[in-house]
Amino acid sequence: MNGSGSVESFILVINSGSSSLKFALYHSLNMHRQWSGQITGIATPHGLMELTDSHQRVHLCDEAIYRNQEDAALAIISWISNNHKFCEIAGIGYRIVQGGKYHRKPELITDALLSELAELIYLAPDHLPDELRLIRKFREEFPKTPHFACFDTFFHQDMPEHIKNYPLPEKFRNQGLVRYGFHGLSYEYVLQKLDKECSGIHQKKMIIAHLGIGSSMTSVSDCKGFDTTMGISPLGGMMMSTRSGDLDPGAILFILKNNDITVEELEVILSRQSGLKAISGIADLQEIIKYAGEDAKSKLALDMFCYQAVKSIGALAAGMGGLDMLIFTGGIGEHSSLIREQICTGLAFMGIRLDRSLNHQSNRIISHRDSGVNVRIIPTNEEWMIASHTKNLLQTQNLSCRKSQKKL
Ligand SMILES: Nc1ncnc2c1ncn2[C@@H]1O[C@H](COP(=O)(O)OP(=O)(O)O)[C@@H](O)[C@H]1O
Ligand SMILES: CC(=O)OP(=O)(O)O
Ligand SMILES: [Mg+2]
Repeated sequence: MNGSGSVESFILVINSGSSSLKFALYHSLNMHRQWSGQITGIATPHGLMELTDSHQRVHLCDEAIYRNQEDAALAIISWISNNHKFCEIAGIGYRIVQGGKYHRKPELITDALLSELAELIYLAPDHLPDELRLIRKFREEFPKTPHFACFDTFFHQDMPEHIKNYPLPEKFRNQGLVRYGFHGLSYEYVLQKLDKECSGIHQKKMIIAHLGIGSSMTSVSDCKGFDTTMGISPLGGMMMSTRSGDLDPGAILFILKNNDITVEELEVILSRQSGLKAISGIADLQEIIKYAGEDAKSKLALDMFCYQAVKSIGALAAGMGGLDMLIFTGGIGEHSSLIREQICTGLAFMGIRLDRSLNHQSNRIISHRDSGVNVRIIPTNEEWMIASHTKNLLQTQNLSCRKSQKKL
């Protein structure tokens, strides 16, 4: 309850990524973030729940064992019921990585939607199973609250036909084998933020590099997603912590022909045993950077990651016919000056020049004043974007309720 005695109303956001479970509580009226938190180390002996208040003060940093996502969900539910007993949860919004051909726009979660998403698990096996488990758990606990799905693919829905399609027989395209693109909630947030800090973004050709455990890049023209590095699944594009990224299709055939493995085993190899981990033995880029001075494998992994980033930016810029602005986001993009420097050094031929000191300080703008391309850092906030979609859907739902009441 607030000071005036009325019940406070919140939007709860659940963002389940490949490596963590992030959550946040936003006031439904003014969209202020009251709490944010994350649970990491799920299914390891080193589970950790962290909670931060609206003033960025850390309130909780509790070690515990979370056997699975359900355990993590229960911890969030118990924290809400202990600390927000007298509050209303007006709606719950979830990040859903892949909704296939028919689900891109944010929408109300129904039993039918959950069944359809369960059929798409093979397209995002590292994300969808946990996302679905979490939704089921929260629906059980909050049966009267509307729950909403916010898809990572929505942002990319306007990709032009010549970019969206794979050169494969029509039969497969009709089955939904097209390029979807991911990290869309992050890109949408970054663009909204950029619009507030910079004028005329509609005229700018931009690339946003979301570099984290999962990494992708997108080119943006006229404020719309034009092209992106990931395709039908979050396995594609650049190499990542444990994902291979794009491969010659011959490489997949090679593995299958030379090894007695099932498709499921191949899936695990491509998603959990490849990328940086396959090259250096370490999945975490921050760790790799520590060892790169003396360990050749770590140095190789680092160089491969940066080379692929340079190549992706070059290709995306060529596809768009130029580049005015490059934006770094995601855990690596926001925090690693070394990675940003190595990538931008490789792009000097395009007129990109960093200001070393601004880059070192992780300033908002990090390009040199003589740079041909403006280079920025914008910390992403997928949770805010999910809350914003949830609020919009709650409003339209209320409107349609009122309309149908009127009819009666
Ligand atoms: N200072 C840093 N230098 C290099 N990598 C960093 C740094 N800080 C965070 N990272 C990396 O960011 C990644 C996490 O990114 P994040 O976007 O938060 O993850 P997720 O993809 O799970 O949302 C980890 O690989 C971590 O090592
Ligand atoms: C789409 C994707 O790769 O997501 P994440 O970064 O959460 O793994
Ligand atoms: Mg992420």
